[in-house]
Amino acid sequence: MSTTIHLKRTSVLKGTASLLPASKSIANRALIINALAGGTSELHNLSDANDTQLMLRLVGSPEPVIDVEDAGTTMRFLTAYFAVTKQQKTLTGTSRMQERPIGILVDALRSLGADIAYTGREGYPPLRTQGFSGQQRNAIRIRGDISSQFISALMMVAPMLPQGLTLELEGKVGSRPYIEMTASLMKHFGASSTLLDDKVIIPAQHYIPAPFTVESDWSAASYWFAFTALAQEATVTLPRLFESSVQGDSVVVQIMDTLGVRAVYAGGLLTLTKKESAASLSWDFTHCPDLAQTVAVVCAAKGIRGSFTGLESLRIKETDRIAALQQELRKIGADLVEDSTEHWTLVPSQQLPASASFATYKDHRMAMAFAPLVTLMDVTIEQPDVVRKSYPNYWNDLRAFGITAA
Ligand SMILES: O=C(O)C1=C[C@@H](OP(=O)(O)O)[C@@H](O)[C@H](O)C1
Ligand SMILES: C=C(OP(=O)(O)O)C(=O)O
Repeated sequence: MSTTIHLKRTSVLKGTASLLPASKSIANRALIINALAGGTSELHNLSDANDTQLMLRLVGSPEPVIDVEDAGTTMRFLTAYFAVTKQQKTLTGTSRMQERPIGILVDALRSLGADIAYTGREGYPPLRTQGFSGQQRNAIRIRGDISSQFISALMMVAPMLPQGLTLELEGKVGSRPYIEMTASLMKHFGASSTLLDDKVIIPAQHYIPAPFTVESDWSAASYWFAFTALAQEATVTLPRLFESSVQGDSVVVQIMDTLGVRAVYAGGLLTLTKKESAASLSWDFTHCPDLAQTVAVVCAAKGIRGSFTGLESLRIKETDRIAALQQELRKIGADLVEDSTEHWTLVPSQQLPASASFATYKDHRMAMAFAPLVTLMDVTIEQPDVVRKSYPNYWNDLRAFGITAA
């Protein structure tokens, strides 16, 4: 794909986002658990997202070097998987992946009995899983404020440990719905767990193979809420989203209700239309960090002042998403002001420019979050291929709404 995509202003949207991708978070859990269960389950509607295609290929790979590219879940879940299944692998990724922390997970696995060595910088990929010397303990303390993926990774391998595992969660626990998603997927494959506020208890047990179908991705759906919020007129239909979902990002329905989107389920489809919006939004993104960029751009363009908390984890994702948002929002006369280490004010734009070109920082969500501005102005997105991480068909879905994207 070329290095930019030009989107021509289109203020009226009517159509169906036909190929909303399946959730990569759910798929990547199903793939790890299926491998631990013997690999015989029929898994349906696996995402075509690169993160999932990587997991599909790498979980059973005979190769000694495992390149997870920029997929956080793939890196964290496979580290625990290869460690506990005693496979000698070197896990590596993009230069950004080598800046994303993994020390908390490695320390936990080492204290359980895993032999893991860093081949570069301590606390960061690349690393090598070198063996497992027998379970050393059945309870560990782990902090929950850096990434919930460390906790999910440990939970999924815990049934395989002869003594089971109790995880004592320390401090603030972010992204909790993803921990609940892990428990729910484990349960589908026959493994029980007890999830308390500050503790997860998982007995030693066997996973049971079972057929499984992955739901559509609510984080991907959030961009269609944004298009609807910003368009002059819109009727957008989204397929295969579960109303009662294991995905925490389904809370987008509630956030976007404030930002001017009515969401109605009928006949298995979710239909989005416009409604009145509020003048301001206060939101804590601790448990839905992947929605922050979508919401920031909608507020910025719609003149809605935002009072945001829970953005801390954004600094260690595909890019420093706070810095990236600040940089790109300024191009439309908006800003994300850091008032303190725990509070941000979204200052909306007074007047949008006629056109702007947005950098994407190797972050799929920067590309997808800024694209809905096309309902108000001409938009250029740089390095548009980044969307392949979670929503490879994104630009084609835009075209299905009559948006010229070239
Ligand atoms: O477990 C998961 O599938 C994920 C957990 C979240 O990460 P953190 O737990 O690092 O916040 C989220 O941002 C990521 O996109 C997917
Ligand atoms: C943060 C994300 O993914 P990961 O951490 O799995 O790379 C994301 O998809 O927004």
